[in-house]
Amino acid sequence: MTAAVPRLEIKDLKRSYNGRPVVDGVSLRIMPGQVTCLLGPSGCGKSTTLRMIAGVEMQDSGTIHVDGALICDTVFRVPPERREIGLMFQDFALFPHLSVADNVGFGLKKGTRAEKRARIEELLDRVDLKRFIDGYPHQLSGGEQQRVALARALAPRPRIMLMDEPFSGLDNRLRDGIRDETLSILKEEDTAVLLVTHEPDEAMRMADEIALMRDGRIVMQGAPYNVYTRPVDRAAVAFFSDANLLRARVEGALADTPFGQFLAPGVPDGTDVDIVFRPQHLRIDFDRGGQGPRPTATDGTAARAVVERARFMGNESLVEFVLDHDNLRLKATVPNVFLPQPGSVMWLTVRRDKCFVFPVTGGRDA
Ligand SMILES: Nc1ncnc2c1ncn2[C@@H]1O[C@H](COP(=O)(O)OP(=O)(O)OP(=O)(O)O)[C@@H](O)[C@H]1O
Repeated sequence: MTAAVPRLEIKDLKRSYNGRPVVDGVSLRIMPGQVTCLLGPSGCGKSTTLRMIAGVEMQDSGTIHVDGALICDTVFRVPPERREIGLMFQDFALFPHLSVADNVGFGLKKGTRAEKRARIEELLDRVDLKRFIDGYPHQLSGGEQQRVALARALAPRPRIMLMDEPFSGLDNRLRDGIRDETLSILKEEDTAVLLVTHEPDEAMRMADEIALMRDGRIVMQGAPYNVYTRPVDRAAVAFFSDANLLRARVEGALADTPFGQFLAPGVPDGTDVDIVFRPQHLRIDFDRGGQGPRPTATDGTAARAVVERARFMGNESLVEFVLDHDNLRLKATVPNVFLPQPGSVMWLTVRRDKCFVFPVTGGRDA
């Protein structure tokens, strides 16, 4: 059996500006029909990676292969227009003086007039804009223009689509629909997609695989569920949601906290660990005559806390607490409406199976 050939494979791409590494050894494989999201904070090197793949920027080292064929290393370089790569950016611009049909057909070089027209009609039909075929961009809404831009990018049947924050210019109501529609068309066309975003929600919604990028490197990669539930470090937890943090010192593979002891297998004595958990994994119990719930093996010990603030967020309520033990602030989210008075005493327990324990490395991890 032969191993499947990735549609796009980049190996150890590096790029520095003025001696500062901006992309520092990025490797990725994307199969046909697969959507990979490059997710990371502003300035981590996502767009630079995309520009190198598109061919508008040269890497200092590393290789790019499409369907197994080399398209770029440090000596050999297929020019951007011959890479069969489609591009969609946030500030996509349709040509204002061209009709919708001519915009979509702009990149179509091969085929007869009739064949080109058929492809334009097919794509406009797919994005549900065939009625505007002879219209002009200024007659369309932002969302409609975005769909024309998608049809234009898809017209030449690119093998790969590179998308850089393509939906961030759209208002929230339009965004979800266009995102889902775009995704299903790209899947139907079997295009490999590399989507750059700094929004975790967008990545979770779109991606088959997420590559989490920080400081020019991919720090973890996998299916959205795995990246969310098995984060590599504290910053990876915090990137997806609010996170609570308990810091404790390890003695005998155990870390002592106001919530009881946590296992820290393999962590040497005297090492500090961060115990990190999301606000939805803090359980709240009412005070019963100065007592909290009994300790259990799954939830450990309850810790006494005072409500500092409670806010209704729509689907859930966010309650902020101060722990009696050490004045640590913790956040809890509760479904629906739960708005206890500030100053109320409550007892908190953490879902131990949802906690992550990371040794404190001393390096930058937030
Ligand atoms: N041509 C350039 N010359 C010098 N520095 C550059 C150049 N292009 C990008 N940079 C720097 O490289 C770093 C990474 O930029 P890049 O645009 O790849 O980040 P990004 O992750 O896409 O960020 P954003 O989400 O804000 O677009 C930034 O610090 C940026 O200032």
